[in-house]
Amino acid sequence: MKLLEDRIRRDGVVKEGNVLKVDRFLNHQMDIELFQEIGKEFKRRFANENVNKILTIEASGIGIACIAAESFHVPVVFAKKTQTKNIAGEVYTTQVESFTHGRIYDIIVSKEFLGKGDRVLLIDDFLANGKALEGLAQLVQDSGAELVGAGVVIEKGFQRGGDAIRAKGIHLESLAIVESMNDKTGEIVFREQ
Ligand SMILES: O=P(O)(O)OC[C@H]1O[C@H](OP(=O)(O)OP(=O)(O)O)[C@H](O)[C@@H]1O
Ligand SMILES: O=c1[nH]c(=O)c2nc[nH]c2[nH]1
Repeated sequence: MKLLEDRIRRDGVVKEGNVLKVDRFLNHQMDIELFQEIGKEFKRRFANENVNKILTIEASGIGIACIAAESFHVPVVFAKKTQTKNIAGEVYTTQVESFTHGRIYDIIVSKEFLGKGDRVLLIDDFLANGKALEGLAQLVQDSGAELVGAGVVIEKGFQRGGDAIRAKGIHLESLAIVESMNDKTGEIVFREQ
């Protein structure tokens, strides 16, 4: 998605440790007009899938999932990384290692909000090692819902996540795939799609 690649080139900062900082527009300050274009693009790519629910994971997936949901006219459910007292009843749960927090979370979704008959699209801001999407896919499988695909804003193609998700047969759409990036020069190379 050219608009997105141009924005990453303009405002993205390559940091040490395979981190691409895009907090000027994606996951801290959020450019909602850009999000709306991203949401329309996800809708275009999953138009025939009869999605009835979007599933994401806190925190950074929530904003983009909510704006995308406006294009799909479906509710958003987000997996919580912390157990809270006000989640009533039973939950689906699995473990996810967080890329930027460097720790493992027990993620949870209430059984009330995911189940048989749902056609679920996963949405997230980043795909790196694939842990977040793998965890979400596991929750969908445990719930008996159908996973129709996964949409991510930025895939770091030089990390293992994209290959791992595709190898599971999941329909993955990444709007920008970073082939390589250099924290010394700041250069970012995108995969031709
Ligand atoms: O493919 P992966 O290796 O799982 O990386 C992608 C995940 O990493 C980030 O979450 P993180 O927990 O790092 O931060 P957040 O709390 O800001 O969402 C991002 O929002 C994705 O959910
Ligand atoms: O802001 C971010 N930059 C990244 O490179 C990344 N990888 C996973 N999650 C991420 N979030």
